[in-house]
Amino acid sequence: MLTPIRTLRTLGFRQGTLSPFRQLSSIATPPKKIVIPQNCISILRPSFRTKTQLQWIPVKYKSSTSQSKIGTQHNRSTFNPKTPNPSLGVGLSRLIKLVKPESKLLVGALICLLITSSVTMMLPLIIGKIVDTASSSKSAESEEGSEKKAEFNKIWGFDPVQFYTGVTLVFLTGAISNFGRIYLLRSVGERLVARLRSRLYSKILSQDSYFFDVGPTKNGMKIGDLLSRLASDTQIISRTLSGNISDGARAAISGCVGVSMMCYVSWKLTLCMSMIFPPLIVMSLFYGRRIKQLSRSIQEHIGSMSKVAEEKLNGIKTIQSFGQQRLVVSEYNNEIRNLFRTSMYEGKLSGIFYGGNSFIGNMTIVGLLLVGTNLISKGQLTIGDLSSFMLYATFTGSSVFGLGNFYTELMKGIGAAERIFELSDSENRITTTLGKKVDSTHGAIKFENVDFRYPSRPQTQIFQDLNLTINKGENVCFVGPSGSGKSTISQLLLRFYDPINGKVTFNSHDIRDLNLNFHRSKLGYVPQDPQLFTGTIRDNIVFGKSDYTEEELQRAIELSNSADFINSFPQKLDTPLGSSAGGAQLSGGQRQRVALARALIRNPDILILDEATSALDSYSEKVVMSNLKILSREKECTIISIAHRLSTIRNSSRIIVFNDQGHVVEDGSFAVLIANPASELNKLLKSHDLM
Ligand SMILES: Nc1ncnc2c1ncn2[C@@H]1O[C@H](COP(=O)(O)OP(=O)(O)OP(=O)(O)O)[C@@H](O)[C@H]1O
Repeated sequence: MLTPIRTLRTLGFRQGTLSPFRQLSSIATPPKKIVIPQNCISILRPSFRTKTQLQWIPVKYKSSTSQSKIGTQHNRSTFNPKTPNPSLGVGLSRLIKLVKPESKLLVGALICLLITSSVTMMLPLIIGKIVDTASSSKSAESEEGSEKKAEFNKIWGFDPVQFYTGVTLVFLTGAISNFGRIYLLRSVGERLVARLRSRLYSKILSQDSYFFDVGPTKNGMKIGDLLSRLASDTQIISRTLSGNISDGARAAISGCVGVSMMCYVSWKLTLCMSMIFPPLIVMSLFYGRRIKQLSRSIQEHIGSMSKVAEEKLNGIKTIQSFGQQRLVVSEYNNEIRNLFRTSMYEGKLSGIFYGGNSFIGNMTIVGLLLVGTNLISKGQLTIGDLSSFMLYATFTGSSVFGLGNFYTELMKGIGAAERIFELSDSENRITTTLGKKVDSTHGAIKFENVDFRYPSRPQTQIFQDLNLTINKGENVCFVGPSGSGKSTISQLLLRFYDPINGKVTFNSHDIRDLNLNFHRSKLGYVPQDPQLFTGTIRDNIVFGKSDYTEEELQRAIELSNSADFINSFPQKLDTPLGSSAGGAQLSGGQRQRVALARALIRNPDILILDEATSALDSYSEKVVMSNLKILSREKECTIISIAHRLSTIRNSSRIIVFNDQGHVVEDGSFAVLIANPASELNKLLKSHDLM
C-alpha cells in the first residue's frame, strides 16, 4: 500500500481512519539544523566514518547563486536530519515517552514482578534454614529427648507442616504473579507496537514528495526501508520497552535484595564478591555503546535489503524478460553480505562479552567457596549460611549480568528508535490537512511567474517565469517533446511540489492557502501509469468515494467506456484484481479505463489526464473523448490533458505547445494551429511522426 502513495493522496484518501501521529510528533525535540554554506546544496548523505558510525554531511556542488538558493530552500525547510548519536539521555527520555500511554499496565506488571522476585529471593534463605534445621535436629536426636527434638524440628518457629504449607502458598502467589507479569508485559508490547505502526504508517502517508525524493537519505526515502522500519524497528522498540524493562527491573530488584541478603548472611564474603562489580560495569558500558551503533547499523542493512527486494520484486517481469535473475540475486546477496558481516561482528562482540562474564562469574564462585569453607573451619559461618550465600551470590551475579544485558538491549532499542524518530521528526513542507476549505476554487487556473526545479535535481530548470491561464470549463491539451515538463504541470496542479518562485492559483486562491485534501477531492487525476489495488473492480472504482450511489458508479463506468469489458468477465464488477505491481490482471487499456472511472465517479471540477488514454484503441479513445466533451459541457468541468497522440490532441479545444526548455511556444485552438503548416504543433507532430 506504500507504492501507489500518490494515488492515495490524489484521491484525497482521508487519513482520518488513521489517528494522527500525535504522540511521536509531540515528543519531537527541536531538530538540530545543519548550517548550509551559500554555495552548497544541502543534499545529505550518510558517511561511514568508522565501520558502523553514520554521519550526515552536506555534499558540496559547484552551483550558481540561484542553485544554492534552491538547494537550501528545498532541503532546509523539509528535513532536519538528526545527528545519529544524540545524547543518551535525550534518546532514552524519548524512548520512555513512547510507553507512557501504557504506564498503568506497566506499573501492574512491575508490581507482579516485585512479588515474583521477592518470592524467588526468599528461596535461598528458606533452603539455608532447612539445611541448618536438618543438621541441628540430627545432632539433637543423639543428645536430647523427643520433646527437645520436636523443638529442634521447628523452622523459623513453625511446625514443619505449617512451614511447608506456608512455603507452598508463597510459591503459588509467586506463580500467579509471574503469570500476571508475563501477560501484562505482552499486552504492553503488543499495544505499543500496534500504536507505533499505525502512527508511523499514517505519518508516512502524510509525507510530501520532498520526503520521497530527497530525504532523509541521500536518495530519498525508499519504500523497502520504510517497510523495514514499520515491521522491524517498531518490534525492537516494543521488545525494549516491555520485556527488557521488566528484565532490567527484575535484575535491579534481585541485585539489591541479593546484596542486602548477602551482607546479612556474611559481610566478609560480600566484600570479596563486590570486587567483580567494577570490571563488569566497565565491560557492560563499553559493550552497550558499541551495541547501540551496531544495532542501528544492522537495522540500516535490513532496510537496504528490504529496499532492494521490494524494488526488484515490483519489476519481476522486467527482470525475467531480460533474464537478469542472477544479477539481481547477486545485488541482493551483497546486501545480505553486508548484514551478515555486521551481525557477525555483533556476534563476536557478544561472544567476548558473555564469555568474559561467565569466566569472571565461575572464578568468583570458586573463590567464594574457598573463602567460605575457610570461614566455616574458623566457626565464623555455618554450612546453611554458606549454602544461602552461594545461592544469593548466583542470583546477584546473574542480576548484574542481567543489568548488563538490559543496558545493551536498551541501547539496541535507542538505535531502532532513532530511525523511527528520524521519520517522526521530518517536517512536511506540504501539509494536506491545514489551510482553508474553499468551495469556490472552480474557476480560472493560473500559473503566475512560476519557476520550478525538482528538489532531487536542483540544477535542472523545468520552468522559468511560466505564465499560463486555463479558463473554467476549458478542454486544454498540453503537447511538447518528451521531458518538456508537461507532467510537471499536473504535479504542480495537485501540489505535489511548490514552485520555487511564483504561484499557482485556482479561481484566484493561491494553492498554498488551500486545504490540500479538500482541494484534491475536487480534482480527478489519471496518471500515465495508473495504480490499481488488490480488490475487486468495484473496490478500485469507488476507492476514495465511500458514499457513492449505484447510479454514480454506472455513470462513471459508462463515461470511461468500461461497461463492455467489465460485463465480459463472469464476476463483472466483483472480478478480483491484483495490485498493479504484482500484475493487475487487466490489459493496459482496461487498467486506464478503471482509473478513469475512479476519477470520474468523484464528479470532479477539474479533470487532469496525463496520457490517460494512451493505451486505448482508437475506437475506445474516441468514445471516451466524446463522453468527456459532454461532461465538460454539462458540468463546466475543466479538462486538462497531456498527450502525444494526434487522436487525443484533436479532441481538445485549446492546445498549448511546450518546447524542450519548458517554455510555452504556442497557444491556440486545434483547428487554427493544425491549419497552419508553420505552426509549432505541426512541426512537433511531423518531427515526432505523429500525424
Ligand atoms: N521526481 C522528479 N525528480 C527529478 N526530476 C524529475 C522528476 N520528475 C520528472 N523529472 C524531470 O523533469 C523533466 C520534465 O519531466 P515531465 O515528466 O514533466 O516531462 P513530460 O513532458 O511529461 O515528458 P513525457 O512526455 O515523456 O511524459 C524531465 O527532464 C524529467 O527527467
